[in-house]
Amino acid sequence: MNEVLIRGARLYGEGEPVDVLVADGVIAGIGAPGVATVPEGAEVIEAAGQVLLPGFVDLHTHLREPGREDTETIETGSSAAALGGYTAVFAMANTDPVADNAVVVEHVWRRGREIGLVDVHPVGAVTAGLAGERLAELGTMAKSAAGVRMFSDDGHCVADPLIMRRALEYSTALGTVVAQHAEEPRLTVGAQAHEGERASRLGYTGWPSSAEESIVARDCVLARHAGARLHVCHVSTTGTVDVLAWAKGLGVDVSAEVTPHHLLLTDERLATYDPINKVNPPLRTEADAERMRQALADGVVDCVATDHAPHAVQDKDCEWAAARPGMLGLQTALSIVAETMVRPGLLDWRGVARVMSERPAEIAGLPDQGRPLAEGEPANLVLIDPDAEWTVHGAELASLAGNTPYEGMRLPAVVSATLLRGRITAREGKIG
Ligand SMILES: NC(=O)N[C@@H](CC(=O)O)C(=O)O
Ligand SMILES: [Zn+2]
Ligand SMILES: [Zn+2]
Repeated sequence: MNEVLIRGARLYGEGEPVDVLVADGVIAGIGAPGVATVPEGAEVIEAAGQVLLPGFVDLHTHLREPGREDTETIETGSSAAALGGYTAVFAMANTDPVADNAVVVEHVWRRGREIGLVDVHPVGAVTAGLAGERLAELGTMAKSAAGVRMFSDDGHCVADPLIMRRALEYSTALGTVVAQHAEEPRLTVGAQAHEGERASRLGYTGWPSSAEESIVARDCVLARHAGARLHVCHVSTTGTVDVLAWAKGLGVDVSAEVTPHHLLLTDERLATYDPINKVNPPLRTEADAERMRQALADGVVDCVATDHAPHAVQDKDCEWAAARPGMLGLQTALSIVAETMVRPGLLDWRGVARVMSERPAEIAGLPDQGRPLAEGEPANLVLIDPDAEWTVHGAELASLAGNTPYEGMRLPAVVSATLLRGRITAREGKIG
């Protein structure tokens, strides 16, 4: 029997330390420290001073398999996820071939299962080939062995309002959710950086906030009329927060995610012309980042999603205009949330559980993730040392790519163990 005893951890970082016994994939017992006898053969994790939370769920990960296995595979991405404290990730559909059919989503799902470090849920494309012209086979993907729960053309916006309307209707009938990459393409032709003073000064074509906000507003209206559920990917502007607050006030069934980089980084970084900072949507202003943090604390923005986007050196270490947008996120997400939200007192650890585990699990409809820390519940867990610090080095991360914008930064909070259905998937920075 696979048993683990976690000794002296604080559940949600609250109250007195407890011992947590994990057996057969579930939390078998929670009690006062030292009272339980250590079962023979059990692995013991000394967790004094540490915080135990439900394992993290990432609604937005790019794993690059199939197609760009030189930058990430399901295996290396799963390792990065486990080391980052994740027990479930949603792998975006912008692979090559595109995950717009049952064969590709089943491959991703099966490969994730074989590796067994994190539950890999494939996201299905909304439109065939991500071309935005006709719907992909949503029903077939939902009913496949992969049991697709989320559809997205991420990387591209579902710009045609009629296609978006139909996608919302079908998806709601299937009990799934559409996640929109909100970017009105007519407003971002040639865009390179957040439209504003800094982009003008540096000579970049601007990427207006309205490109995001206009699509979010339109989609909230479409979702309202269709009685549908909508999820908005990587929100980044104050105006989007206003639109979300308005729509939620009307009772629209909309949820939204923010990335760690939009909580911390701003377009001030553009001055170096280093494409490590190039990302979609672009890094915005200090006022936008401040509003993202506030909205995440308030719940107008529901959760954190990494938008982990590995890229090859030649696609990042080149001139700005030619570089691909995107940055790594899985192994740094917790620390960026600790730095931007926990340290300033915007969220406590229970709040971190809400935005990194419980809400994303609810949005995607995962029954066994983001569950309470209680006896009988599935042992999908993350143990965090809140007082430890570490220095980020891209070359040391588990991803095949190294494009982290946090290179050399010293950050708070370290994942000391991750458990998936009671099995240790990561411990002290190592897999398994
Ligand atoms: N975020 C990014 O800048 N890039 C993503 C696509 C996306 O999330 O839009 C990618 O696939 O590289
Ligand atoms: Zn996107
Ligand atoms: Zn993405």
